[in-house]
Amino acid sequence: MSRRTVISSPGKVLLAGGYLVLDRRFSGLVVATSSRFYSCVSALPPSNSNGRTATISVRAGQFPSSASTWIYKISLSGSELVLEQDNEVDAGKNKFIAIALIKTLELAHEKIREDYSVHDGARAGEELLRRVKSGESGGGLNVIVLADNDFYSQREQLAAMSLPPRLSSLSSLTPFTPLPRPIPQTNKTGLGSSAALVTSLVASLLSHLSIISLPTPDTPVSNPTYSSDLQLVHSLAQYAHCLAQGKVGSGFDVSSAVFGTHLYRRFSPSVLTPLMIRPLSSSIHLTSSATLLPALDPDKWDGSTTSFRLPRGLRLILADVDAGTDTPSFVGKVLEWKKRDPEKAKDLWEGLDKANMQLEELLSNLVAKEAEEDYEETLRWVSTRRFEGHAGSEAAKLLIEIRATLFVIREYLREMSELSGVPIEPPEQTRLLDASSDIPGVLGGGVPGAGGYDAIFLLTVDTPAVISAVDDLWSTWTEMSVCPLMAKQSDGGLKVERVENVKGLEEALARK
Ligand SMILES: Nc1ncnc2c1ncn2[C@@H]1O[C@H](COP(=O)(O)OP(=O)(O)O)[C@@H](O)[C@H]1O
Ligand SMILES: C[C@@](O)(CCOP(=O)(O)OP(=O)(O)O)CC(=O)O
Repeated sequence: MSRRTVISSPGKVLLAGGYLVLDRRFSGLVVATSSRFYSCVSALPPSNSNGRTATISVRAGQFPSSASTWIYKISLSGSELVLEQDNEVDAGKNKFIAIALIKTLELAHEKIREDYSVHDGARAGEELLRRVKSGESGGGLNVIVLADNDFYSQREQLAAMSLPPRLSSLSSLTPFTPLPRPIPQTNKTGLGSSAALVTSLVASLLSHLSIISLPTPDTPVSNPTYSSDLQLVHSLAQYAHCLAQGKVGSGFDVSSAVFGTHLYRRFSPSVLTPLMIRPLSSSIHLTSSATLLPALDPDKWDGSTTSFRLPRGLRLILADVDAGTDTPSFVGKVLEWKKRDPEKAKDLWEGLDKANMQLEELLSNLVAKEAEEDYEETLRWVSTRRFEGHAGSEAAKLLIEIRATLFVIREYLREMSELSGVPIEPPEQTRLLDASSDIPGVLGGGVPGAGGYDAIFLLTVDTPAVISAVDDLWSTWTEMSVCPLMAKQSDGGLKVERVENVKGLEEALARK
């Protein structure tokens, strides 16, 4: 079989720092999930097209094939390399894919020019085309992207198998379960499908074309040897994602897709502004001077990722909530309120930030206690009793404070909801979170990211009894339909995969 490059990126949950993280003065706690998005690149069979064209086909493997395969033709003509979609009538556009492709090719071209001293831009274009074709006669690249089931609502698939929307049911689903409708008609769960798609796609292409070198599957990507290539993947993915979204968001989703769980401080939007104002083009001028590499230079990126993880023995549980309410984008409205009432907003954001940073500090302090003798016992204590009573140890005190801080954060978010008129933690979610937080062993929870009706997270002690108590409550909740996700927290970011190590991946790649 021909060479195959498979790279995955995790999904994300913004545990704390929604809205605030848009402002560089504040940070957000972003936790990567065990559920991942996979991008697999291999060669297309040789074609008898002329030597100056190639094809890149990208297929979303779990969706109906003809509506979810985007086929692009690359052609070299004079001093231009042009990317055109061949099947727009059948598949429509996929902005995230088209933009990720053209920007990856543009960067690859600049890198070939720089690294291989092929100063002649046209010759570098030929070298790029040769790599896309995997030699002189190859047809191009075949990319299959697949997301773990958690990225999309599985309610219908469970119902079709007569299974209730419970944690225990989710493991009965085939990995990468085929979904009946094209992507725009499929409900997402909020793990950040577009960021994980763009990140894994960009990384797998750059790696397959030998523009960057990522480690072999068993070496951690966090190894410093790979740091500059990872930074490049990060800035390119941020850029492509912003272009496709049509705006520069905070970027925590792309950052966690690359670096995994961390404390995130955003980059200045001005880093990307010069690139964002260029008219979007589907062709690359091969002889113009390089513009992407200088702008994507890690030295220009002033964001930061500070290492952080959830303590051992705790678990993040997520649920996809279907309240029958469409959550529109809240960001604009919250920012409008902030402008209207700057004094109040400033106080609130500073108070909320203090609580968010306290949560980070408490969790990190608990991580520091993991090796202590009574750590496990304390977790057991918390999972069998309620939180009232005495704190027996330092770890117990921390757990109690973590719980209190989660409640404080929610209070601030509810105040922000009231003042801004945006349902960040609407009353329906308050009732669900309060009832969930009342289960022994549940430290607390909240609405992730921008909030709304769509999702909640809980932080619990990780024992089967606690998890099944949560599962019981959610499956009998009547006010809204609550469906748990399989995902747990996971520290890792971008990962080079061995197909045989990912359950069901080989089978999913083989499906048509
Ligand atoms: N499995 C997939 N394959 C191809 N494209 C996908 C896939 N999942 C998501 N996308 C792209 O991402 C877009 C959704 O992005 P967005 O609305 O920002 O959601 P999210 O918050 O999940 O990132 C889709 O319209 C599609 O272009
Ligand atoms: C408001 C925000 O700070 C957080 C939004 O977080 P979500 O996790 O809700 O994100 P989506 O994937 O876009 O739905 C905006 C931002 O940081 O860009």
